[in-house]
Formats: sequence, structure tokens, C-alpha cells
Amino acid sequence: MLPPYQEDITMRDDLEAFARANAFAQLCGIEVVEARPGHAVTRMTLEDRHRNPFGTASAGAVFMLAETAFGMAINAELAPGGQGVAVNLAISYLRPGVEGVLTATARRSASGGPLASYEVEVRNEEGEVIAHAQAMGFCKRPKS
Ligand SMILES: CC(C)(COP(=O)(O)OP(=O)(O)OC[C@H]1O[C@@H](n2cnc3c(N)ncnc32)[C@H](O)[C@@H]1OP(=O)(O)O)[C@@H](O)C(=O)NCCC(=O)NCCSC(=O)Cc1ccccc1
Repeated sequence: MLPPYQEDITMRDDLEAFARANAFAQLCGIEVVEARPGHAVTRMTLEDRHRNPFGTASAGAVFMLAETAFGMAINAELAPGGQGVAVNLAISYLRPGVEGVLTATARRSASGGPLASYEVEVRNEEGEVIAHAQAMGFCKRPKS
């Protein structure tokens, strides 16, 4: 059985520092809104630098938003010194990202041993799902 989420904790101090240390997410303008064990929310305002030649959101930008939500959700579950990493992340783009704020929500759907599976939905401001990702994470324990 999965442990319950800690609903009362939205972002511990160490998770805030962890989010700030994610240099590439910072470069992309991704903000971590919420992070608690097994659940995280990230958002990104679409700017010209995120666009592909068609003028819509680049696949990589949307992927990074989803990946950051996954990374925060899995690492919020681990004891200090542990590392939650992606071993596979598959994404489907259902609608183009056009403008405004995109929001990714990650939640753990299953786990077994060191593996944990996450679902990530990316929505536009209208609440439409523009992308869906499935991530398989591996929880590395602190080395003794
Ligand atoms: C996950 C695992 C199965 C680990 O299996 P294990 O049995 O525990 O493997 P082990 O620990 O033994 O290491 C294996 C080999 O690697 C080497 N090494 C390790 N660490 C370091 C290092 N720091 N620097 C240099 N080398 C290092 C190590 O020496 C060994 O080499 P060897 O074999 O002796 O020559 C493995 O496939 C893996 O690490 N895959 C890559 C996953 C990955 O990169 N995902 C994407 C990034 S995650 C992400 O972005 C999500 C996110 C988002 C936002 C925020 C946060 C997170």
C-alpha cells in the first residue's frame, strides 16, 4: 500500500533549496508551486524563448515542465541524501501550448521496491490537458 500524502506540508525548506538548485529548470523559467511526498506542481509562463518555429510551445519546454514536477514529487519522498532519478519518461503532446501559464501536476501512481511510477498532466490556462507523461523513477538510497 502507498503511504498517505502529507497534505499539511506543501514545501519544506530543503525542498525549496532543492528546487533552486535545479539550474536547467531555473533557466527555463520553471517555478515549483508545490512539492510534497508523491505530489508536485510546477508552472511556466510561455515566452518567446519557449517557442518552436510554428510559434507554439517547444516539445522540450513542455517536457522540462513535466520532468521538473516529477523530480520534485519523487525527491520529496526521500530521506536526505537519497536521490530520485528518472529512468524513463514518456510524454504525449495532445494539444499545442499557445500562450499563458502552463501547469504540470505530478502524482505517484504506483511503486515497488526502488521503482516508482508517476503520472504527469500538463494543462493550459483553460484547464485543457496539453500533454500527459508517464515517468518511471528509481529511488537511490544514501550510500553508507
Ligand atoms: C538509476 C540507476 C539504475 C542507478 O543504479 P545504481 O545501481 O544505483 O547505480 P550507481 O549509483 O552505481 O550509478 C551507475 C553508474 O553511474 C555512475 N554515477 C552515479 N552517480 C554519478 C554522479 N553523480 N556522477 C558521475 N557518475 C555517477 C556510477 O559511478 C556508476 O558508474 P559505473 O557503472 O560504476 O561505471 C542508473 O541507471 C542511473 O543512474 N541512470 C541515470 C538516471 C538519470 O541520470 N536520470 C536523469 C536525471 S534525473 C532527473 O533529471 C529527474 C529530476 C528532475 C528534477 C529534480 C530532480 C530530479
